[in-house]
Amino acid sequence: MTRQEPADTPLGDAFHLYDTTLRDGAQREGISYSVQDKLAVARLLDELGVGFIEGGWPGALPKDTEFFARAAKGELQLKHAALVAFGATRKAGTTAEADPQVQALLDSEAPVVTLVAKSDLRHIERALRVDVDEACAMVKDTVEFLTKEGRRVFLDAEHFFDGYAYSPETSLRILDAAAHAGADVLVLCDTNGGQLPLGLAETVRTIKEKTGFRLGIHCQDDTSCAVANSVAAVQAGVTHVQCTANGYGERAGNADLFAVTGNLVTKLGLDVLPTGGAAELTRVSHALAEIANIAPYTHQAYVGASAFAHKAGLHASAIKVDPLLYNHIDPSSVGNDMRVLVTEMAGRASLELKGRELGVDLAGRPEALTSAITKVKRLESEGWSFEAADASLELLLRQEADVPAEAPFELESYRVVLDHRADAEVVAEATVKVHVGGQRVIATAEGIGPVHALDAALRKALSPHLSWLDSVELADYKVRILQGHPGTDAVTRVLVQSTDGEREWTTVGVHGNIVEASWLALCDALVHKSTTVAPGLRSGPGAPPPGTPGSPAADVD
Ligand SMILES: CC(=O)SCCNC(=O)CCNC(=O)[C@H](O)C(C)(C)COP(=O)(O)OP(=O)(O)OC[C@H]1O[C@@H](n2cnc3c(N)ncnc32)[C@H](O)[C@@H]1OP(=O)(O)O
Ligand SMILES: CC(=O)C(=O)O
Repeated sequence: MTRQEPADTPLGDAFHLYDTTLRDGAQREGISYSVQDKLAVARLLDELGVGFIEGGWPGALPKDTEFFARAAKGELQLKHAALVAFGATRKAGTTAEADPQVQALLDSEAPVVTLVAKSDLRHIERALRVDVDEACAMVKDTVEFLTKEGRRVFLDAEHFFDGYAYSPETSLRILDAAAHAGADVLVLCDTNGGQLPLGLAETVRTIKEKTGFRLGIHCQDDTSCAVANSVAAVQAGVTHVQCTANGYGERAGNADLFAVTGNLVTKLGLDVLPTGGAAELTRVSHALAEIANIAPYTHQAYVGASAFAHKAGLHASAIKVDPLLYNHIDPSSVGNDMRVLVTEMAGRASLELKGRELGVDLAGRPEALTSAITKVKRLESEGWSFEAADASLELLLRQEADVPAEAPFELESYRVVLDHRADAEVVAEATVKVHVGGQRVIATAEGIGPVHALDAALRKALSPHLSWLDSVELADYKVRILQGHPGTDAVTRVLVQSTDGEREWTTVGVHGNIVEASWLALCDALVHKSTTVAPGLRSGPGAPPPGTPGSPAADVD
């Protein structure tokens, strides 16, 4: 077995970015990777450029044994990373050679092995039920055995910080035993995750000064300080950092690989990833969330969809001058995007920036901006919400900028009835009368509910005239009942997400009646689509909606 260094990372062996998603990350409640998943995760981490990928505990979990076997057979071709097998030191009262669990680490053919060892006297005496001499011998024997077999060995000193506070001598003896037996890195673990950054950094500095060993850090997130603790440890002298994708891990999780890497690269100037790697952080984070089957956390630092989303008008007014006035970094440096959200908290600058993003130029149009912001604030106070409904907002901005969207049809009227017959399902029936393509068209359709029936009738009426209509589908439909102010009725807010197979767009409708709220959102969806394909009539919240009668079209039934 040849010793394998992490290849092709700018800092080479000087700094280790070590990922344990496939071992510690998999200890998170709710995650269960298949072997295929594990191979896919490893490939993504390697693409990103981490130096070490801990693949699991061969010999303890059959899936992990299979993962290493398939990796060894060539299913995993790593460009950057070295593969690491994780396991424990030999059992008490045996030899490393005779311990099947240690043998399984060798059989995995991983070039690097990380051994977990107890370094807290209380754990040694009460969990292992051995004395400190035997605990040190377990470490020494196992490290020596594996290094003689050509493996590079790292030692995870479990419960190090708590153990060092309780019995410093014991914890130091464990580190000593590993280092003198040939372990390359002594990883100080905050296993219970109870440390805070200042105290942890002070301990790291002390250990570094006392021992001169190469140190690593492994932080659980029980105080929500795993990322801060990891970064503080680097500042205090560790050159090996263990993390997991999106902070997955036992209990409250681990140090988030993406936040730690973002901090190391953008704050400490450490090139821990190959060129271009940092710009892949957001993509890889989301891809790994997909494999774990966990919805990405939108507010995750650096990589979350909201990490650079600005809602406050005052933020937008400064961002208009220079985006870095309200962003701690350029979002694109980690593969993310800045977004301006338009809500009741928006100001004119927010609308100008949003207009730029949506292709509606409002720069140098103070009157249009004032009118638009007044309308947005009024509508939001009435229950409209544009934050997630960019398509409706675009229609509103177009209206204010005097480049109104043109609706492809005009409504004369619609009617919906519900038919509840004994011993039968409830059936909804809708009739729409519209003017489209110079004709007056009347269509009737049934549906399982009133909105379904209305949508079906509208499609029936418009389909012969709008060639693109069949490609447009409803992707999502959300309803929220908003309590009215005292003395007013509740209103219903409907968000409709539409897709044409290539794009998705969201529209909003608000009304005291759920059918009308849905109608408004449905109409905006079609008007928005038509702006990309065909001319028609004006629409948008605050503009004469397609529901407004008065079309010049001929009355042809
Ligand atoms: C801090 C961490 O997260 S470390 C990673 C922890 N991960 C896991 O535990 C997941 C995988 N674990 C497993 O599959 C199982 O627990 C196994 C296969 C490792 C062990 O299973 P079992 O043999 O049934 O033992 P069990 O889990 O009940 O207890 C662990 C044994 O290992 C011993 N042990 C614990 N840590 C160490 C260590 N660092 N070195 C040597 N032995 C250890 C314990 O004293 C106990 O010994 P005992 O059986 O003589 O009481
Ligand atoms: C090794 C490890 O996972 C821990 O100490 O938390």
